[in-house]
Amino acid sequence: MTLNVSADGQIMDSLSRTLEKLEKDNKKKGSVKQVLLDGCVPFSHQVAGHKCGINNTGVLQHPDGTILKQLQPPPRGPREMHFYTQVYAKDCTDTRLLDLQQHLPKFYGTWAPRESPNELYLKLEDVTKRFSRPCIMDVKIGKRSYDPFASQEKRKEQISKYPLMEEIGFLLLGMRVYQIDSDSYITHDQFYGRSLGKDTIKNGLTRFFHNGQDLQRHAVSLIISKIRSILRWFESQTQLHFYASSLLLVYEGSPHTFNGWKHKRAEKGREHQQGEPQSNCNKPREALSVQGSLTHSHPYCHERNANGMCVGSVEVEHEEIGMGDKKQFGQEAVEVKMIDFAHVFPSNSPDEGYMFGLRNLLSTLEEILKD
Ligand SMILES: Nc1ncnc2c1ncn2[C@@H]1O[C@H](COP(=O)(O)OP(=O)(O)OP(=O)(O)O)[C@@H](O)[C@H]1O
Ligand SMILES: O=P(O)(O)O[C@@H]1[C@H](O)[C@H](O)[C@@H](OP(=O)(O)O)[C@H](OP(=O)(O)O)[C@H]1O
Repeated sequence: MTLNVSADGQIMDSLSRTLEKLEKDNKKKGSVKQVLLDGCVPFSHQVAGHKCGINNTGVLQHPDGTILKQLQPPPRGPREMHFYTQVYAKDCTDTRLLDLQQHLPKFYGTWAPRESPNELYLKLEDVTKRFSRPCIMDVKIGKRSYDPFASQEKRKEQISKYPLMEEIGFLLLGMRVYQIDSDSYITHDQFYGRSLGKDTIKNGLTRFFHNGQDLQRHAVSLIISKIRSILRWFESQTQLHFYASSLLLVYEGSPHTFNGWKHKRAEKGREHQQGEPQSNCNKPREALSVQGSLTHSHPYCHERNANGMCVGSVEVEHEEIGMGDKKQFGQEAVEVKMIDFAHVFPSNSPDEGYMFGLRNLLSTLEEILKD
């Protein structure tokens, strides 16, 4: 269990006793989950990137269902925060940026633990949330995974990780795929992605769409159409360049649901057996009872500390995601969002590197459909 030390010893004592009790209760139930401050837990659907560890926080899940990405050290963290703030600015009139919002997770401002207000996180929509058995893949896009200001050392390091980036234009950083027969997930990390060359990249991508029985062709074609829409946005803009940024691809792995929302309703109240893959609801019930119920109304920070930083729970728009009557049938079975914006820079030319990656990814996916 991770606890941040606070000046207020009394609150921390009482919090730490509560957390100890939660941990004991969890152990009794046989499902031990790391509960962090404010009821946050490590996000169980993270497939790549900095993970929870001794020096890293990794991505967290807030009890209200959003995710928290800790701000990376400058200049990367502030750059990512600036990017989200710019795209989601309330008074934004730039139609290109407004158009971009549909391709990004929703941004709910910054967040900081009550007990540690200087630790800053980006509070984001969990793109996997509405899915019952989310199959998830993180694909780094672009010819280069370092930015124009990177040192020689950084360039060398990034190139050596995947020398084919320049030629292929994308890299599979991680994936997890639901397997019907075993009712479990198989995972592949970035080392699998790095092992793929020009002749094998298609097979690597195909794995993401295979549930052990069939190739999920429907998911491939829906994902293609979402990526095409992102490509159209890039073709229409010259103001931003993205380096070392990713696409997060998600589709529904459960064969028993037409859309995750309905399925989750049906599953409400059902406890998960040990060893069973979690449906996408890793909120610790106990933590929720400590945190109390959360308010939902507006996607921006409402509680700020003296430095103007957002603290405590941020109010979040609560919407019924994926309702069939609001979206075209089938579209909600997949999601494609751009993530990881630590290296986004202003520009005055098309982002050829990113578009090269998107086009190659699209043509590889189209090849899969032809087979
Ligand atoms: N909005 C989101 N919804 C769901 N999952 C997300 C979201 N954002 C990030 N993730 C998960 O967290 C992982 C890491 O995210 P991200 O790439 O932003 O982190 P990072 O630590 O900056 O990565 P890197 O080390 O590659 O720079 C992703 O692979 C994905 O699994
Ligand atoms: O994939 P790996 O092997 O874990 O390596 C990380 C990956 O290349 C990230 O893209 C990079 O962050 P940036 O793209 O922001 O540079 C990070 O740099 P870091 O170690 O400096 O955080 C690397 O550690």
